[in-house]
Amino acid sequence: MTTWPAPAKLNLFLHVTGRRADGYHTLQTVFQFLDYADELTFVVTDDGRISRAAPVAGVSEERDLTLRAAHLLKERCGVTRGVQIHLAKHLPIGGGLGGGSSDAATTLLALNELWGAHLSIPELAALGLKLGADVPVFVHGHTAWAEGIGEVLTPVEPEEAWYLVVVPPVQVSTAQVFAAPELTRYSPPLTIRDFHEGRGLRNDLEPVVRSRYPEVDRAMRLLAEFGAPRMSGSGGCVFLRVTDADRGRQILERIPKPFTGFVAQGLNRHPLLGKRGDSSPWGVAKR
Ligand SMILES: C[C@@](CO)(OP(=O)(O)O)[C@H](O)COP(=O)(O)OP(=O)(O)OC[C@H]1O[C@@H](n2ccc(N)nc2=O)[C@H](O)[C@@H]1O
Ligand SMILES: Nc1ncnc2c1ncn2[C@@H]1O[C@H](COP(=O)(O)OP(=O)(O)O)[C@@H](O)[C@H]1O
Repeated sequence: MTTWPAPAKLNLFLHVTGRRADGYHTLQTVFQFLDYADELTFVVTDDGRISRAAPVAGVSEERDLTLRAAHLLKERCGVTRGVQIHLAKHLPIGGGLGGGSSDAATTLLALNELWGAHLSIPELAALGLKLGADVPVFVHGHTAWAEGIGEVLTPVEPEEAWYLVVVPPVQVSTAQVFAAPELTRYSPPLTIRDFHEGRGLRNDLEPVVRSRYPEVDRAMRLLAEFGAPRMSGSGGCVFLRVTDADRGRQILERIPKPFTGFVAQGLNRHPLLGKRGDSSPWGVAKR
């Protein structure tokens, strides 16, 4: 039985640039993967059923993005076989690290192979977008500059730096953050060059989250003693770039309970890239 990784992502910066007619906000962000991941295993069955091998704490069956991704692919491709999905959950839920989206993307990639569904990478990404704005970047598998609501992707190659990620004991409601009246909604657009030259490295969602979730504010203040922390996505996880893994662990030892955390390296390629028959990271899967 093969284990399929579903890595975390960081938003290295995030600007809100506008609002669409449907109420969704347009963003500019850079998604970079981390070598810290959930692990999924899939047992294909002949009975056509899609099920979980075990409950996942905090995620009901109806909401579980692995099951929803499997149903979506099954319907789209008329698959008759089923699957039992086992998720070893390591990533914090609702922390801005994209764990649910990554689980969904890995499920689409894995079942596309295991069920022989033969969808291309762009087709899988389009299917994934129905589940969440962050799913396409995980399907494409390359660290990316993202626009739109996060689905218009351009591959970029930032340094694969080490990060200390601190997890406050909260689950932030993304909907509440985007609905906040005080949110900065019209940041002037940046260019990819601005990003590479270190301009605009802030998260527009951060002030809203810090004012509503004191634990996130405290995590930012704790890390500010060691550098310039940022928040990922809609939070509440915050991260600090560190020189190496040892330095990250040293700082983590000084972060008090109830905060937890981990040290991980940025990755510009998804760990499944190259293991799924597509030599070109941005191209259509070769069959
Ligand atoms: C903010 C980001 C950045 O990576 O990540 P996370 O913190 O979730 O990882 C994402 O864009 C999160 O996208 P997605 O995962 O689709 O958001 P959801 O939780 O489904 O969004 C909940 C609600 O927030 C609002 N929303 C969300 C995304 C967006 N670009 N504009 C919005 O206005 C919408 O009202 C939506 O119904
Ligand atoms: N497999 C899953 N793992 C994590 N969260 C999931 C999963 N399936 C559904 N969800 C739901 O998705 C929401 C967001 O989860 P997650 O992706 O962990 O955080 P974020 O979007 O903040 O990065 C949570 O409310 C959770 O209930």
